[in-house]
Amino acid sequence: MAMANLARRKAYFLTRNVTNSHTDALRFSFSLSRGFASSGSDENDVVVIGGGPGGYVAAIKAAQLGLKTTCIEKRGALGGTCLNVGCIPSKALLHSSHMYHEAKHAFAHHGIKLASVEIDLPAMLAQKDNAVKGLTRGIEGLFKKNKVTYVKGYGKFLSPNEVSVETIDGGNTVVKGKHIIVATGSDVKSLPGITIDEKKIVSSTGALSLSEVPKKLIVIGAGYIGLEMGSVWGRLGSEVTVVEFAADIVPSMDGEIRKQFQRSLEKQKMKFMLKTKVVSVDASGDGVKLTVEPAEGGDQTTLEADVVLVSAGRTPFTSGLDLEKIGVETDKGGRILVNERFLTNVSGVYAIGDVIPGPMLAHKAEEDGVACVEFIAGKHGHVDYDKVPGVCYTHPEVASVGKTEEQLKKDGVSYRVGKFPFMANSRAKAIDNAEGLVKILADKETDKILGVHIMSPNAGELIHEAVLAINYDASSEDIARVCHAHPTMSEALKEAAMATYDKPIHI
Ligand SMILES: Cc1cc2nc3c(=O)[nH]c(=O)nc-3n(C[C@H](O)[C@H](O)[C@H](O)COP(=O)(O)OP(=O)(O)OC[C@H]3O[C@@H](n4cnc5c(N)ncnc54)[C@H](O)[C@@H]3O)c2cc1C
Ligand SMILES: NC(=O)c1ccc[n+]([C@@H]2O[C@H](COP(=O)([O-])OP(=O)(O)OC[C@H]3O[C@@H](n4cnc5c(N)ncnc54)[C@H](O)[C@@H]3O)[C@@H](O)[C@H]2O)c1
Repeated sequence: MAMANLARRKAYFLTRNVTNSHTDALRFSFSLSRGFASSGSDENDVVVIGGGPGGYVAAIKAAQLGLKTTCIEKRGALGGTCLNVGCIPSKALLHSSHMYHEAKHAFAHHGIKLASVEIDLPAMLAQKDNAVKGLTRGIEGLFKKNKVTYVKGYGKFLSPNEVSVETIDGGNTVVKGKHIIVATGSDVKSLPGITIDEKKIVSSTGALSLSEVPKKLIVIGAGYIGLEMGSVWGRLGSEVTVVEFAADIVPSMDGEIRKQFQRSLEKQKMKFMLKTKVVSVDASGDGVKLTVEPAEGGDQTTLEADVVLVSAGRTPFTSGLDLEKIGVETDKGGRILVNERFLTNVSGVYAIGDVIPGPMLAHKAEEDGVACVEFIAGKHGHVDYDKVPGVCYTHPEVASVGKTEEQLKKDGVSYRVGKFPFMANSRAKAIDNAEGLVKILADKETDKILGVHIMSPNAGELIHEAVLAINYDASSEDIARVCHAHPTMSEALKEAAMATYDKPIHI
């Protein structure tokens, strides 16, 4: 499996002008033996441009491996998109809005009566901002602890081992490094004819800080951001309509799970307009008018909203880096091409995270960062993109790892399916939260697990038993024969595993 992945990653790479990675490692180990880290020169062993989950983790790991390291970050706070305007603030708001929704709609069923439940939006946003502040400062602390030099400013290449930095206090400095890692992440993908003003037409960043709950919210794109942020504002009272170009929501999800997921979101009053494209957006009046038409053409409809969220994907961010100046190759989508060691076509220049091909996820960026500096230090790094879990943090959550049933069919793989509904799980029933299922896909001949998909509250935590199993090439019988504590939601995974190779007990 690892070899197949390696071949896939190699295919991303343009073989023209490739530096021999073996030579690169030899050059590096020679440098190490000369002990350049303590030479007293101002040259770093590793310079990282970008302090997001890819960059800051790479910087800390490099320092832990004894390499003199500097990280350059332009936003004045570490943690990148994920901590500042992504994973963390969105999960804070998902949690707060879920608590409000539960208090309003579920508590009474558990015998808890509240005279009234109100939203204090400024307090909710402040709790999110405090969580972000604490975590970003925490990374600065980790930099100090690990002796990573932190330069606050915008970096651009002068040469393959020199970065000029316009510092945020108005100064300029040049940072030199034997190995430079580009970890500049991604930015929102804009749509033609739609100008994001972060007030009425917002990206995820604006949607994390709306000053009031919009009466009507239109979301463009039924991907992770659209469904998570749509859930937040829907729970707080917005009427949410999601316009999606494709025939399905989250097109990458297992089809069977996706259908149940969509039904669940519709029960929460989220409306979907699938196979629909946005033709124009007019924000000149009080609200926003959106003209849409069927994706294949046809009659146009006008929708009205107070706020429109543009969440139709993200695009690699390399603006102002001067990559062209040093000849770093990118693909048509602007993603930096790297080989299996995260090395670009330019000797000594590497790239990781959202700015290279692969899933745009924080944990994947972190794994890239660790593996990249391990290669730089002459060790072995490893990231298998086929085994990176994905989680949509709605309620219920949807989590998956490995192949979907559609992918196995397309690849002509013979497989078995084992499923178990949370309706038959005692813990889920006890807490009155029994929506969803576990679905396991295993090789028909060998029983090796190929894919696991979970829809349930906390699926994002439950999935890790499956992630571990898939990484250790476990069979469904391996999971089924492991004693699971009772009563837990995890027992549903054991029962689904039993259903895959034999029969479950509780259904
Ligand atoms: C709303 C939202 C929610 C998300 N939720 C999740 C989630 O729950 N789970 C998950 O896994 N992923 C989530 N993601 C995706 C996740 O944020 C990204 O995959 C992750 O941040 C990528 O990390 P990175 O280090 O590659 O890039 P980034 O986090 O984008 O960091 C890059 C950093 O580089 C800096 N930079 C760029 N250019 C320069 C330059 N020239 N000089 C200096 N600094 C520069 C930027 O300021 C930025 O801080 C979410 C994204 C969004 C937008
Ligand atoms: N929980 C998480 O892990 C999480 C949360 C948020 C974001 N992210 C990451 O951030 C990235 C960006 O998220 P996203 O939701 O913007 O992208 P996405 O790629 O997940 O979804 C974008 C959706 O927009 C649709 N679309 C594209 N163009 C359109 C158009 N013109 N009109 C209507 N629909 C259109 C696509 O078909 C797709 O369904 C993703 O790669 C995701 O991995 C992850």
